[in-house]
Amino acid sequence: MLLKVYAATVLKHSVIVRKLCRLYSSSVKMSLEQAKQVAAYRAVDEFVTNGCIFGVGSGSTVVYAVQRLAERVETENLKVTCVPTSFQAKQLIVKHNLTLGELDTSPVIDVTIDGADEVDSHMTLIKGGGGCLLQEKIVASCSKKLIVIADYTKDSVKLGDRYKKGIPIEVVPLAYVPIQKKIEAMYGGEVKLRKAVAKAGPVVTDNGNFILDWLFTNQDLDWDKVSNVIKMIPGVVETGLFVKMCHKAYFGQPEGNVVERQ
Ligand SMILES: O=C[C@H](O)[C@H](O)[C@H](O)COP(=O)(O)O
Repeated sequence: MLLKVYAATVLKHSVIVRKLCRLYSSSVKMSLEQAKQVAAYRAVDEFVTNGCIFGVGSGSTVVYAVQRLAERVETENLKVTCVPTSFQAKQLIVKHNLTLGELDTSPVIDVTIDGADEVDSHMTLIKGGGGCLLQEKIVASCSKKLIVIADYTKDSVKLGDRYKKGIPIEVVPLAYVPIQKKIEAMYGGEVKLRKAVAKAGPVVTDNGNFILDWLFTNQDLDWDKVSNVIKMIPGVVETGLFVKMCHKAYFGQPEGNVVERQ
């Protein structure tokens, strides 16, 4: 009898603990989403003006930026031309009935708002966690200003402090093995072929290439130099290192405020 009561009490408590854990993890998720949203809204409100050519970044934080842009276009009757950085970005533009542009007709972009996987204290970025780095870098390079929007978990002192998945590198499929070996020989660490989740085999980018993720060990490298050296390896299309490109970063905080860095 005593044993039964004991077992029932343990069971009851473990159910309560599980419920509390679920509640905690959903509130963390909630505050991350809120943090993304406040950063995105702030950036769109500060940088999007009537008549501007706007570069639309990729990823989950950009979804909020496009949402805010669509609200402003509707309520303020703004004329904004949106140039996408990925298939996802193009879909967002179309879904919100915004004006779709392209680099052929809008080669100079006023401002691009994009997410990042990590931002260091020098405003060097890791991008490409979602596989969209090539078009993002092209659009950023055509932009007068690149503005980053992110939640507080992306704000680092050194690259690799917080983002543990490595630096994405887009490569031509037939060259992926020699590129892996060359990067490992030059800089150490491990270079992994990114595998798809709902497909057998590797991730294939919007441009038909593969993604390598370089799990670097030395956090004190000269990232500008490293990016240029890696880009010179035949078969490398682009790296996810964005050096000296970011004009300003907005980090949404769990409390709902936004920290800005320039
Ligand atoms: O490839 C993806 C892009 O570089 C994203 O901008 C980056 O991964 C950040 O995405 P999110 O806003 O989802 O964290």
